[in-house]
Amino acid sequence: MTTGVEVLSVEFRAVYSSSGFSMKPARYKLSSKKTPVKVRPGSKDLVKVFCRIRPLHNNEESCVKVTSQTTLSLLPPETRGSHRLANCKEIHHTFKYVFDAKATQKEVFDHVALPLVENLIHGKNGLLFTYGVTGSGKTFTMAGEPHNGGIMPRCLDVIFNSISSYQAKKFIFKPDKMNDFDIQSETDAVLDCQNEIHCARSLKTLRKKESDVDLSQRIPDGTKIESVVEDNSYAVFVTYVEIYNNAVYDLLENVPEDIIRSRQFQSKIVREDASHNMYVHSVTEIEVKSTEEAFDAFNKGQKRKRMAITTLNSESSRSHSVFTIRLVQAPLDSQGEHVFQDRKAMCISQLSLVDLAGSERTNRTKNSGQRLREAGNINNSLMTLRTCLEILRENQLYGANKMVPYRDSKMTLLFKNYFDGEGQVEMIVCLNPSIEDYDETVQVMKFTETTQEVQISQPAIRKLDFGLAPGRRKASHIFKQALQKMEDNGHKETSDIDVDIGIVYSLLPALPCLELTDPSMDTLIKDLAMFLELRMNRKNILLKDWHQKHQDFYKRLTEVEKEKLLAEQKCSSLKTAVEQGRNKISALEARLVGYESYVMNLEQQVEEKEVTLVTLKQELENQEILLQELLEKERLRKEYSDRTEVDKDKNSFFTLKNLKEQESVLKTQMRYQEQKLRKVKQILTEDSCLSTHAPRQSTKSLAIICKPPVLKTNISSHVFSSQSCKRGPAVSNRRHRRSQSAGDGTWLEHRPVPAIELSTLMQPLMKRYKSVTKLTDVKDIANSKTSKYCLMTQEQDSSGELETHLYKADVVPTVGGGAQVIFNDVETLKQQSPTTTPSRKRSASTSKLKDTEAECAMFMEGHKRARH
Ligand SMILES: Nc1ncnc2c1ncn2[C@@H]1O[C@H](COP(=O)(O)OP(=O)(O)OP(=O)(O)O)[C@@H](O)[C@H]1O
Repeated sequence: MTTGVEVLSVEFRAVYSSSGFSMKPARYKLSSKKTPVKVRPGSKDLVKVFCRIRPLHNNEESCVKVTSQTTLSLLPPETRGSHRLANCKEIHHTFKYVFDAKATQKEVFDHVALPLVENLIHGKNGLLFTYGVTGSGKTFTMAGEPHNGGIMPRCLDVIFNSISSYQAKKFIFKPDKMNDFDIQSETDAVLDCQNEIHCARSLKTLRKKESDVDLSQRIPDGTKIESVVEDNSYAVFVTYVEIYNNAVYDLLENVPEDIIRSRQFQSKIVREDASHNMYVHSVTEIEVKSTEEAFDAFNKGQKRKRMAITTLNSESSRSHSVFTIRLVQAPLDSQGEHVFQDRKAMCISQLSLVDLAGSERTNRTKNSGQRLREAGNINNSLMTLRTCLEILRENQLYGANKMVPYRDSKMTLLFKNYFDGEGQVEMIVCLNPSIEDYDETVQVMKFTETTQEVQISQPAIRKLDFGLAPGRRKASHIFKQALQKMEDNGHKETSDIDVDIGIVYSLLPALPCLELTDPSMDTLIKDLAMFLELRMNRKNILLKDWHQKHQDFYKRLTEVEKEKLLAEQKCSSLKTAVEQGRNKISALEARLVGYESYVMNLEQQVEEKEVTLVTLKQELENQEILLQELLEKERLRKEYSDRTEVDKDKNSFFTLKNLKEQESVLKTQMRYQEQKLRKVKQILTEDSCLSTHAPRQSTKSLAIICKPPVLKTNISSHVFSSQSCKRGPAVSNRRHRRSQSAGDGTWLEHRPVPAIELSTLMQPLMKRYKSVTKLTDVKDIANSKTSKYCLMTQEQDSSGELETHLYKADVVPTVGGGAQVIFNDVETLKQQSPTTTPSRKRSASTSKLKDTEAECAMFMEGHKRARH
């Protein structure tokens, strides 16, 4: 389909001098015959002069004061003789812009060189040179340092940033050695490429040696110019020459090693090309495809450039160096694929970056010999430049027609075209603010004043219509992509698809050559009418299509508008949702903060608990240790008790044995006591027999019969009984010691129950005695004083009479500190009622005897216990 076509034209700019002297075509090769040329004189611009002040060295005094962004003052040093003569006022100067010592390389580039690069891409020429006293920072500003690039590397960066996607293949544009370019076919370009690779291999070693600069430190400038014509193809070429002692040398020329070492380069001549442009004849022009390649070439030239150590600069340029970037651009053909093979369509623009050598005063530099000659030449060429500019200004200001002496110096000759109006001219004046440089700085200022007044014509813009539509590159790209997609989707016959992208946008082929030589040539008029009719038809179709497209577009626009409204609504609802979401998030965040603090508290608590746990564990361990110790003790105790038990058993065995022995002893004693008791019994029995006839007597006991106070009858009889009746009246003799109860030792009288008062005549005799009711303390009996023991018991006999028994015993101390009580006597005091029958008395006395035995036994037992 070839509908929907819009006719557009390609815009080109051509540079023409409009100074009024002569009109000369610049780099655009335009056919004056076929293509009508419309000349529009361009406007005039003053040379833009910038000023950059370099930083001072330590403790140096400054003679420059920056007063604003565009002005500065020169302060005359009072000590200088020259100023005592001159008027010692401050000198004020105005510039396009003043960069103080703190200004960065980037700032300088953006202000000064970036517009020139933009112009270059848009097809305009430019000249930028640095001017100043030696050591004022010209080379620093132009080239910079590897890590802090100056204007030149930044220009290259910006150019390649902008055109890298639209670069032509290498050698498509080929320098013709006469300051112009040819457009080669792709095949020729490929052949040249192979040639170059072959040459490069042989020169590899040499090149490496010459340009082994470390580019790793380089920080590229990222600026990109957007207004690049996409439908053009671009190629960048660089040249680097120096003007030394008024001779031009090619710094990029491939020359043998010995020539490089001896520095005997062949100088070049400056010539004028067919378009009256000045150029260095047969200069090496390198096509570069990246900043790195261009920088490589620059560094190669920089190494060859003549530099020297002088008093004022350790790396002083002894020559003017000119680094030229030429940008060649040509439109793509109608298919948007290859370069349009027409030299007329080609546009060549160039940017010359000139680092002038510094002006020098020989009395300051103390140069001599070669350096002096160099300085002389430098100063001469600068002087010529100054003269040229002065005359130019004069011609412009006063309408004079003086000849500008460009040819006096190679440098001015080379820049002639610029000053004649071939492009924009800019200058950076570098200043060393040191007071030492004051005099030279004043001279520099005078030169800048002149330069600022020189006007340079700006090239006119012209349009050339090659019938090529814009967007070819994109269309071709899209078409290729579509083909690729089709191939990917399995379409095999894609090579047959032939779409003429150009036709889509063009109206019709160009008007045929219709020359009306004879007014009667009707056929020609008919042909012309037919051609115009066709065009009209075509136009109508296109108009119809346009209307259709317009309607479609309007419809689409309405839809888009609706979609936009919907989208806006959606957007606002989304915004609300987002707002809500945000609120929710902030609430959640607040909660989160709360939880976090809570968690922190918990963590703190956990930490504390952990500390407590550790303490408790410690305590537990201690307790366990204690428990272990206790268990151990318990075990030992048990072990000990077991042993004790065994010992006890052993002891009990022995005790039993002892007891048995004691028992046998006691049994013996008992037998003895029994015998005694039997005797007492016998006596008692005899007494009872006697009682009926005579008072009873006993050898060991005395029975006193008397009337007990509690008896029922008042009749009482006293019966005296003694162990031996043979003792006679001892009973009534008070002085007579009665029985054994009257001993010399102290008696222990033992009365278990409170005794009933005996109202008998005969009373037991105990001179010294101690009375106890209970025998609990062994000390009562086992002491040194007590030698006798008397146990008193009172009871009623079977006949109801009171019977008082006194069991007497000797207390014998034992070895172990105790005492042995040996009963040896019993006294019975008995009160008898005269009314009681003898049988009953006898039975009572018999039972009494038995009781006495038992009691004796019992008390003996008690004594045993007490003793034990
Ligand atoms: N703006 C600046 N910032 C920091 N250093 C600077 C600046 N300008 C110049 N310099 C330093 O001053 C010294 C001299 O600078 P440079 O070589 O560029 O001077 P020049 O004008 O080119 O001298 P000549 O004319 O002799 O070649 C160099 O060491 C350079 O690094």
